Amino acid sequence: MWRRVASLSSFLSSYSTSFVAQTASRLNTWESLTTRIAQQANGFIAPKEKTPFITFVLGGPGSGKGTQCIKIVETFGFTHLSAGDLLRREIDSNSADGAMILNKIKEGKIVPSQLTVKLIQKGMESSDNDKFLIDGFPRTEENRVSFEQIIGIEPNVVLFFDCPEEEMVKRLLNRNQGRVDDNLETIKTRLKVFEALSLPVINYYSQRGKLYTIRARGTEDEIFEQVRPIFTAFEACHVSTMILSIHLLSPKMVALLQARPHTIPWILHFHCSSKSKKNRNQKQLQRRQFQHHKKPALPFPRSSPTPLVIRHKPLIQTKVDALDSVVKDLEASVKNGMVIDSEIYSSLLETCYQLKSIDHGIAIHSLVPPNLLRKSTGISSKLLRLYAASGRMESAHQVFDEMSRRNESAFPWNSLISGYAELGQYEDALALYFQMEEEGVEPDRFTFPRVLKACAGIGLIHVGQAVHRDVVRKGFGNDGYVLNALVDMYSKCGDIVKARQVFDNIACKDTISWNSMLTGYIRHGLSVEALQVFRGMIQEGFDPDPVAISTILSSFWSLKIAAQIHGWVLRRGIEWNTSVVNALIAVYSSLGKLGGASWLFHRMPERDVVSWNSIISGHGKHPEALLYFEQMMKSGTSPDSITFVAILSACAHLGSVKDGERLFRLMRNKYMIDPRMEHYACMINLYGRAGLIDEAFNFIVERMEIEAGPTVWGALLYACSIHGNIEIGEIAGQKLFELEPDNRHNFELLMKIHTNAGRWEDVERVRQMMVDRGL
Ligand SMILES: Nc1ncnc2c1ncn2[C@@H]1O[C@H](COP(=O)(O)OP(=O)(O)OP(=O)(O)O)[C@@H](O)[C@H]1O
Ligand SMILES: O=c1ccn([C@@H]2O[C@H](COP(=O)(O)O)[C@@H](O)[C@H]2O)c(=O)[nH]1
Repeated sequence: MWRRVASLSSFLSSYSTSFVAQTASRLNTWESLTTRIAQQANGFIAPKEKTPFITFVLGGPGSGKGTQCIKIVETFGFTHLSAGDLLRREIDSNSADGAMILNKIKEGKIVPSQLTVKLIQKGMESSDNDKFLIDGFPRTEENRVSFEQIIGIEPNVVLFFDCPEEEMVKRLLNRNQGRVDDNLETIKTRLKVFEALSLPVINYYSQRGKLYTIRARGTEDEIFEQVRPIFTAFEACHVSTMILSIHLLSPKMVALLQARPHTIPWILHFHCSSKSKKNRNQKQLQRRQFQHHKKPALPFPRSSPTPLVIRHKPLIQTKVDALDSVVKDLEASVKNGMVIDSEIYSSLLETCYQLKSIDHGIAIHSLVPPNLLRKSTGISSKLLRLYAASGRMESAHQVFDEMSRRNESAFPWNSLISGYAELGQYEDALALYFQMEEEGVEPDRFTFPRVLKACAGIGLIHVGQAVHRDVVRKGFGNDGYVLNALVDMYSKCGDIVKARQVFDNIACKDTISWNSMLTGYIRHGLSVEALQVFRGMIQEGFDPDPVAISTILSSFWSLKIAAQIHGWVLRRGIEWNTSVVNALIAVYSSLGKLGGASWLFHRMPERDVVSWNSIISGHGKHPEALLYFEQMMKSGTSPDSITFVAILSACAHLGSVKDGERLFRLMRNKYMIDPRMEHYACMINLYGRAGLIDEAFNFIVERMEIEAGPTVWGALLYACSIHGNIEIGEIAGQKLFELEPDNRHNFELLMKIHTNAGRWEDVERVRQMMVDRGL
């Protein structure tokens, strides 16, 4: 305890002496509440409770990452965690995942993120060190996000060893360590994977100002001379971190601190993880200094202080865990009679919203004095938004009703409208919008898109037109953000011509504008216009996003267009984007180009459940469907309900009744997927095609847990027509006539059954039923 006061005091002495004294004296009362946060915020803590310093070491295969890591460890005392080594160790330990990992490594592909992150986490937890070199990770954006989600921290430094491809290939072929992946074929895939999946991660960190690029050619020592100054500078600056933290506070925060010094740990906690302009400038300065290999003239903070604490055995927390600790401390402090500043409540509610942590929000709500909640628009608006965003509209509305100054801004109204619109309660959303007008609250640019979403949901074009008039009247007629929502509203309400007019009037179109128009045309079945928009988008220099590309691909079952788009995708270098490849696989499969589909599938660097579903559906009439399904299970990707529709339907086409029955059981028992109507229809098709009409009928009567719908009875009637089962065909037909009285196809099928059996009276009876229904 005493050490904490000392360290906090020394830190504050550079700011204001009286401030220090006040803060130190208040620390006793604030002990439980502030200690953790102060530590988290400034990293200036007892030796064994430090925030870890994380360096990601990236680069192509053979760029020399491992070699340089050894030198960094020797010189700067880091703990080296090579993701590849951790995975290889997992193989050697004969773990359950060993075989799958070995396959991935042999193929040069990426092991599922969760697995790798867990191994890294274990490595970090079992080390007493607080400085880690994580080598060869993250290799994909998904890896990166997984690390952030599971470990809850971002790296401080990212080193990128930039090495020419031919040099890397040469080094790998000479490595001579008996690695299964050091052969030309795997190296080629590894290089492709690096380019397609790892470069985006490197770009990401470059944009975040964390990337240090090392030219990785030359001798090992020459390369290390580029690496050395980076860590030397970070070591020199470590002590100055906290002093800078205070300088990074905004004037508003500084004023708040002077008025209420006890709030400092809170503010540091949240402020340090935000990105102020000053902070960015500071980082830029730091980078420039590194680039010139000089010691920095000014101290600078760690590149991204994280709000987490590592204890003796480092306890790696997620952001939600950190929030949890903070809320618990807050609860204890309130219980002890402490008065908490409204900005703290409001800041915490913001964090709850960002982390989608409604339970913490509810806990904070219970601590806020009702009077403060009513009076403080900041607290009530944020609480209301949190409730609305989590679909708790009753609680949101209650907070709203009790707000004393809810009409001062559109913010609380927007949150409520948004909440209702997201839940599909469009009438409530619109009613609020009109109430807003009645109460004289000015809508803002965020109000209209939410209201227009409700108009689109309800499909009332005249209401949408009235809102459009309001948009113009209130001066938002040129606001691209609002106009994009208008395009979407008109297209969803059926007026695609008006949608186009609005679209043409958007002066600064962005990707959303183009995508709204594109999906509008596709929704209206106007494929030619959709393709024109797609081309226009490219001509105007907008890269259609993977969603737009897959949308357009899936709306054109034309080989020529698929090939053109595929060519464009190749030129843009995004041919291995997972959703793009998935769409290409689906298109090629549906056009009968199974060779092309399989070629893509086998080469894609990373597959998701959609990839597997596409390839299985594509092979729906071929025995390979079952093989793909087995491979999918081995790969560790869990099938979803669409997978089972695809595989059950393949079994039906292949006449594999036993497999179909087995897979239906597997779906329920292993994957806990409740069968939906489509699955039941597949089972009826399975039995029906195999001529097992009684089994199919009994399945409907005895095993279906939901009322059979037209797809199920339709499958049965179809099977009866193939196998000439008059009795059950009649039952299925009668069911279908009730469920789909206008569908002449059902009548025709039943007539066919009777015709084939020479039952002319029945043919006439069914024909008369059609006439009676005006078919
Ligand atoms: N500067 C260098 N010049 C020549 N050879 C080098 C240099 N740096 C490393 N090597 C050699 O190249 C090979 C690959 O290096 P290293 O294993 O460090 O690469 P890596 O980036 O960790 O590779 P991977 O991603 O495949 O694990 C090793 O045999 C190493 O001794
Ligand atoms: O995060 C990771 C790291 C590695 N892999 C797989 O291991 C091999 C070898 O990795 P090296 O870093 O070259 O030792 C790599 O090609 C991947 O197959 C991984 O999947 N995820």
